[in-house]
Amino acid sequence: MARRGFGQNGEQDKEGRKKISKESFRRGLRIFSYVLPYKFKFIVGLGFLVLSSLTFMVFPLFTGKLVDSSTGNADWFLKDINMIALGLFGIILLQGIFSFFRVYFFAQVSENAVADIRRDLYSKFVQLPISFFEKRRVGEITSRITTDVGQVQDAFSITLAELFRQTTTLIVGIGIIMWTSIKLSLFMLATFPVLVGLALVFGRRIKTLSKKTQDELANTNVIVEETLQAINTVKAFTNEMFEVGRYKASLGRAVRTALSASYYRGAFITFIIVGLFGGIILVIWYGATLVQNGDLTIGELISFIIYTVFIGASVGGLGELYGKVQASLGATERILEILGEQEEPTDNRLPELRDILRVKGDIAYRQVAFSYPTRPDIQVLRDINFGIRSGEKIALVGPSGAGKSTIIQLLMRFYDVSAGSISVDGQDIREMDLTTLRANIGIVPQEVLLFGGSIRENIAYGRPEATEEEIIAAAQKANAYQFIQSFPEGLETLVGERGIKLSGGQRQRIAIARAILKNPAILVLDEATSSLDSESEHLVQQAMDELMQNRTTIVIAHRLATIRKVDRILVIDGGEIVEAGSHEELSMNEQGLYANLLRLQFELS
Ligand SMILES: Nc1ncnc2c1ncn2[C@@H]1O[C@H](COP(=O)(O)OP(=O)(O)OP(=O)(O)O)[C@@H](O)[C@H]1O
Repeated sequence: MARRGFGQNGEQDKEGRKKISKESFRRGLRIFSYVLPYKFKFIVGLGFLVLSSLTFMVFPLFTGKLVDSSTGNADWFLKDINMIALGLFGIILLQGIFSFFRVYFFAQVSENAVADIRRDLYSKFVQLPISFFEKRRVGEITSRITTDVGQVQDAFSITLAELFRQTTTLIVGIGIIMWTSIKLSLFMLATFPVLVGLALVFGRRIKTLSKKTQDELANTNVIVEETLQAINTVKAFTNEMFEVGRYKASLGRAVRTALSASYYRGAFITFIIVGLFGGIILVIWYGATLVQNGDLTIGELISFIIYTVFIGASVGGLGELYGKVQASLGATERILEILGEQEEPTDNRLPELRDILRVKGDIAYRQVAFSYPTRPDIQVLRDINFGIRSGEKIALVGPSGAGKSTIIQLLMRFYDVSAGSISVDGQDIREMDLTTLRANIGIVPQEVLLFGGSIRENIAYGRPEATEEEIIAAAQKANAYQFIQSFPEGLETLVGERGIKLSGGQRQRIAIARAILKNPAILVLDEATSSLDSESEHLVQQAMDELMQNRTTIVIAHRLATIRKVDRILVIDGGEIVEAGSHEELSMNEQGLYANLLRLQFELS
């Protein structure tokens, strides 16, 4: 259920609707700050809304007068049938024109305001810290930008206008019928709205029931999906009949729910036919007696009945709108909550890389301890101490889950350390400008994800302002230019979801070209775990060697063959540094973890 958001608190139901209270309404109104830049258009739209609502209300009056003038009862400023009919046409025409402008102006406001909300949400999302995304599923986050903003858009463009129109219809309608005949109005108000209200309650109950039916049906589908996906297992265990039984039981539940809903549906239809139309007959009957006694003209009765239908429809409409307003308030609250989140203190002026202060690349971890914010009870790193001098190359090795990637994430300040400190060039990274820090670190990740676009764009991601020559030079140094040129479109070849699929080794070389272009003082190489074929491996290794030159480098090594060239190896286990030294030193210690890992890899290969 993507709609269930993180703004969920006791006040929101599971559909993400919000109870309407003064407080929630006041908070919801804050979203109107997005309408402010378009307030002129909004006011004009509002003007047309008032005009179209009012002309709508004149229509029954004219109809009644038209009938009256045909029976010679015309005591109005328009006496002639033709004139009144013409007047009616005029009203309809005006109503049409007003409605056009109302829709036009409200669309201008809502489309622009909603695009602004989306832009702000997106810009907020990309600037929020990693920990924000770990607490939420991607589906939840994207539904803020789609479903919730859609709700707000509905509110701006339809719900508010409808709310206004229905309320005007109700108030003006009741005013006019009261003025026509107090007696008949009181009679009508005592019966008709009550019936409409009942119909609404009834309708809601049916909606809940049919939702339950759908849920039950969805459950039966889950069984089908599950078993078909694991059909081999079902057959291997000869559980075919067991599954058939499970499906049958689930179907039975769906049918029972559907049937109990059908009682309500049937009763609802009967109620509408007998109750609502009966109510109208009652009003007509009482009205007819009034006409008979000369208290009311036929025209007045007809316009009265049309107003009654309008009023009934607006009572029903307002009930529906109540749910929509609730939903919009819930959505607004969730949007505002995200907009209020604290973003990372990056420099969002789009600085060019060459304008960013270049660090030397001395790194020091001092007594670093860390737990992930989502799992504060588990200490992932404890007492990590090491230093790397500018230009030095170290490797982190250790079993899976030891904490190697976490050490890097802390250097990038994706998270802040729980205790201790990390410094670059002697300065605590928490005191450094975040953009400067990250701009000085280049990463070649394990799994390279390319953005949908051309190879050129993907390489230039390392430094968007790079020239054509720089991009080609980077591709050449990364051993990537040769395979890029083998594609008919060369650098313009599309990759990513809609483009061609590159092999693991090719993707890595693109990532290396990206890093070469970025030319960072500090480099992090996260080796791919899946092995490449030896040709590709050689090309990638060569490119990495090229990239490592003259930079402080940290290699997260999975395959120990590649780390013989580094100056120092840190062996991490259980969140601690358990051994440190050169390859030669560590392999001498036969009982050590490193020597053990070496033996294991050797046996595996
Ligand atoms: N985002 C996260 N939230 C909570 N716990 C995490 C998170 N990322 C990693 N962990 C946990 O932290 C520990 C260290 O993980 P880390 O990814 O640093 O290990 P690693 O040494 O890089 O492993 P591998 O070699 O398999 O990549 C693991 O127990 C892991 O379950």
